[in-house]
Amino acid sequence: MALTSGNEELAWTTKLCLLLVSSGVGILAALIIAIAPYSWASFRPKNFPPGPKPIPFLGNLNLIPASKSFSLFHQWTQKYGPIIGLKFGPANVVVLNHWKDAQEQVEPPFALGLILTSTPVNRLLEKRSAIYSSRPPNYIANELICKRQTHILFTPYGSEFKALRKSTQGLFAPRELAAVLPVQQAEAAQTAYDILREPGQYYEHIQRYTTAVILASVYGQRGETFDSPNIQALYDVQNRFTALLEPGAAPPVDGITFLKHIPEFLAPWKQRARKIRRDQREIYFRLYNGTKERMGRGIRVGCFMERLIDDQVKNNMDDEHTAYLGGVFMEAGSDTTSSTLLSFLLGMVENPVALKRAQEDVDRVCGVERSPTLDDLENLPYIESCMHEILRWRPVAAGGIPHMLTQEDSYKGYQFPAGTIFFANTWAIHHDENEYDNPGTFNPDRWLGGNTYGTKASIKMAPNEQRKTAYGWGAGRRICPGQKLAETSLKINIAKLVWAFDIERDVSATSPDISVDTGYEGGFLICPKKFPLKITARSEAHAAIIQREFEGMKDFYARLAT
Ligand code: HEM
Repeated sequence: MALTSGNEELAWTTKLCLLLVSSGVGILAALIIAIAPYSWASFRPKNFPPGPKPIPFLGNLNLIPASKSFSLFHQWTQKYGPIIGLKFGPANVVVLNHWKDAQEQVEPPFALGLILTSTPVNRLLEKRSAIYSSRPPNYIANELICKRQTHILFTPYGSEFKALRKSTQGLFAPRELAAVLPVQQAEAAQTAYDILREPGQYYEHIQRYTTAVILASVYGQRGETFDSPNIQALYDVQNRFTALLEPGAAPPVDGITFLKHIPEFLAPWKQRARKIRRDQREIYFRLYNGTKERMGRGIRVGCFMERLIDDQVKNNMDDEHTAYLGGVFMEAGSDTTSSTLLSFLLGMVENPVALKRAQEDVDRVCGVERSPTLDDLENLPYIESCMHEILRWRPVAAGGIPHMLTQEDSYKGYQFPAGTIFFANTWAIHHDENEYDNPGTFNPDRWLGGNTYGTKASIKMAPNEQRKTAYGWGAGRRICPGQKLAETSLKINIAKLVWAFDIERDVSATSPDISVDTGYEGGFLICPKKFPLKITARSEAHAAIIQREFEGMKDFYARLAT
């Protein structure tokens, strides 16, 4: 009995072991089957541009830092040249580090206006832009948070994108932008006054400015303080959204697609996405419905959203897409412009001679009786140089926003499979030592003396080369539609700030860290960390004028809804 029982026990244990082993083998086999395609796919395609050797499954992901990879790609150009081919898991990725390649490939070498002209060459290039203008899959943005392709920045090329882009283009036409100018001027007057009152809060006052301009122009609403509920709600949800999209915040679901099926209770990133969606829709619909309701009462203030609502049927836009488009303007127009202005303050601290020159520029035109206005901008060449230089020195979307190729293409003997993701590495383009003298230095003087591109004196530009002053606005059919609006905001604020203030290093505090590696927040966009700054009115007279100009705008502010 004992033996029998022992034998039975043995048999049972053996069966259990076999079961365990076989189910272990089963799980392993299932894993291998699930992983094998990714493992294969992580190898480089034929005739792909040079780059580091990929490892199975991850490709080159093991080498890519979670933040500011643009800096590493810039260093890699020494080893691999300007066009680098990488594997992000199974995805094929190409990083373009020279303006000529970026322009040739991602961006057709002609501005959008020229594309619309009808020479055969332009038609050809327009066709090429059509295959380089999609976006890579983004499960978290497109399927968990902004469902139904409502977020233009992430929407792949197709009918939704075209409807969104068409609606956008009408809003940024010159006549429409002219209507926003008084808002930009009035809000810049407040920003100077806010900084005069609370110099220690310069960071928040700049952030308020950019969101307030968008709130007023898109919804006809006032963003009076940084604590205004709409401004706070926007920054809160925007920060959580961009944080979740950072590499490493969630598993790489777009490369390893079976990870999408992890149930929400095991995936904190899915829970975060659901809450972001809830809060994002809450603020976007509150602002959208508020505008509709105001229009229903017969009140119109001439804002973008009124026009979007008027043209909804014509542009084939439902409520969800219209509400999101307004919200995306706030997202896209806030951090980008404020980060650039904050970098400008950092640049001024770094280069006091440039501040003196900028002050001479505005003093020559305005004297001490008044601060610069929009009408002065065309007579302020040094202010213009400061803007070009800041966009070059600290491009906010430093690594570029990815474009996806929708059909196979070839270039310079390289073969790019359909689905290849392209980054135009703005950082590398703007810090190319062959193109710029001391590219790491903030030096607006490089743009003077008719040097349209701020390049080395030895670089001669052929007339048909169509170079641009800055590559931080993106490219082709995805180029930033807000560029003109943003440039005006940059110039009017730069002009008012240097006219009103001395902007200096705060000697009682630690030196500001200008390094992009350590002094900047990374992620989707770069932004200077808050740094010690001494910003004081240049004289009593300047302070009084800033106050008087702010008071003079009160009727204008009162016309906006709170
Ligand atoms: C300094 C300020 C700004 C910078 C540096 C900037 C830069 C960019 C970049 C690099 C892109 C991606 C382009 C591409 O994929 O090729 C982009 C897209 C976009 N920007 Fe801006 N931007 C700024 C301000 C604004 C403003 C003020 C608005 C609107 C109010 C705006 C609206 C948009 C929109 C809607 C897109 C999505 C375009 C698309 O995917 O088709 N941006 N921007």
